[in-house]
Amino acid sequence: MVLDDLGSSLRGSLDKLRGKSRLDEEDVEEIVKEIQRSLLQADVSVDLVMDLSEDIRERALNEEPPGGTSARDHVLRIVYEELVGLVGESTDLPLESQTIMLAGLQGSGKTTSAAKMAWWFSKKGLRPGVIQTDTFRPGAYDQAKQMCERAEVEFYGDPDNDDPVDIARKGKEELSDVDVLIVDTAGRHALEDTLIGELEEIERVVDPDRNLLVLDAAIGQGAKDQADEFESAVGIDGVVITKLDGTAKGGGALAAVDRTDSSIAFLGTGEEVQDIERFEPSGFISRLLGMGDLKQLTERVERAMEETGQTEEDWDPEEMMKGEFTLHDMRKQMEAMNNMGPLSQVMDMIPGLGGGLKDQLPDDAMDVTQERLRDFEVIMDSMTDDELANPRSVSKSRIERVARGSGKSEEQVRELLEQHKMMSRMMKQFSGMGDGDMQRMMKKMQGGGGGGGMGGMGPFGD
Ligand SMILES: Nc1nc2c(ncn2[C@@H]2O[C@H](COP(=O)(O)OP(=O)(O)OP(=O)(O)O)[C@@H](O)[C@H]2O)c(=O)[nH]1
Repeated sequence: MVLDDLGSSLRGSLDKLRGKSRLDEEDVEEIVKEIQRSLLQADVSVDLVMDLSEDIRERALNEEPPGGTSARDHVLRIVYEELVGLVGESTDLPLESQTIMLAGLQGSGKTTSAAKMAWWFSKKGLRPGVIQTDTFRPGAYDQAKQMCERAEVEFYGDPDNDDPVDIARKGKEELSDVDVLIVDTAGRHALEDTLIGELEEIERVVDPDRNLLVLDAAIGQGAKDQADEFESAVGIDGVVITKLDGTAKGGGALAAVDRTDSSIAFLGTGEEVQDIERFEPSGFISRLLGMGDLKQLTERVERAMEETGQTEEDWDPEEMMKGEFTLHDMRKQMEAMNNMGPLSQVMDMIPGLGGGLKDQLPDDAMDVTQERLRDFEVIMDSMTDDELANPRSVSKSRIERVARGSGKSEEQVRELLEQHKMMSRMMKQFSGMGDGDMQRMMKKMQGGGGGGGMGGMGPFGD
């Protein structure tokens, strides 16, 4: 994710301000340096970084903190507001009938994003359809068709027609009764005149309300040139940044946003249709700063509940942090969690968890998570209702039976029970947990008895 380490590095500097009521120049400089380092590493352009640094310095030293505000909260608020200003508002996308055209270079993720966006609009209760006009790349038609089937949205394309403008025209007629029409276009290796000419013609035919530029998060400073070209050809209203689940930082895309005077519309976070997030500046920055983003979390939870047929009583993110829960509950939550996407992303959204706990896990801990959750599900399938309700009742002989029944090892069954113990302990600690308490909690868990050390953390640590 963009600026991945900003939250943790900044927290260090902010923690030094504890107990202080006023900031001095040195404090501000340290914080500004952390932010600069992080932004530059994330490919944000030097100009943008320098402007932002100046604004933060200016405000932190000259603005009077509201009465009773600590120096730490004062500077945190300024940093937060300035970063929100840097990434800008989210592209305005009213939930109503509209036509959206996607443009971008080859491989930037247009086809994938078209299907993802259609899926997203369908979850908002609208009826979307996708037109695939990419006749250039062999396989684009099949890929788009399959993804739209997975997203359960309407689709038009014609593998036998090699005229993209004609496909766009026919597609528009064919899908005239959808609410949101998303038009995918072909990409080329570089910005060639033919691509731009074709794009302009398709635009004339479909008459989009919005043009979105799809950019790979790895784009870096090259984003500026692309943005300029597309902007002058068709006009860009918003940007979709894809592949943010990879190692790329995505900061280059901010230059495109700045250049086209547009905004970010969506973030792509994986290859599946549901791996898309509407860009929300405040939530996005809260997450970066390790403040959590309950809104996104709630949205994911709702979606996951829908997919597993659960109701709100079964699954409430707030409950998850308080709960007294049985193995039964843990199972329900795991099912929902599997539908919520990579646990590392989910953890970023839980206040206090993102930076704190994640930073202390080994790098690959998150990779094994999904797989181990699946193993646990298989094990739980072999348990009786009574055992699920009272995990403490699972004796040695029962462990043997469950292991045999599930085809897993006794060790894995024990791991699951440990995991449950650890999770219920953790849930209890979440409630009322303040900033920085995470450190203390982790220490406690590492030192605590009952197999609750990091080694006993199951999927959360390995
Ligand atoms: N990990 C990850 N992969 C993505 C994401 N978005 C797209 N991809 C992958 O990137 C590759 C290119 O995506 P496409 O959607 O085919 O790109 P395109 O812009 O339509 O490509 P052209 O039709 O050649 O212009 C595919 O393998 C996608 O699965 C994302 O958010 N995360």
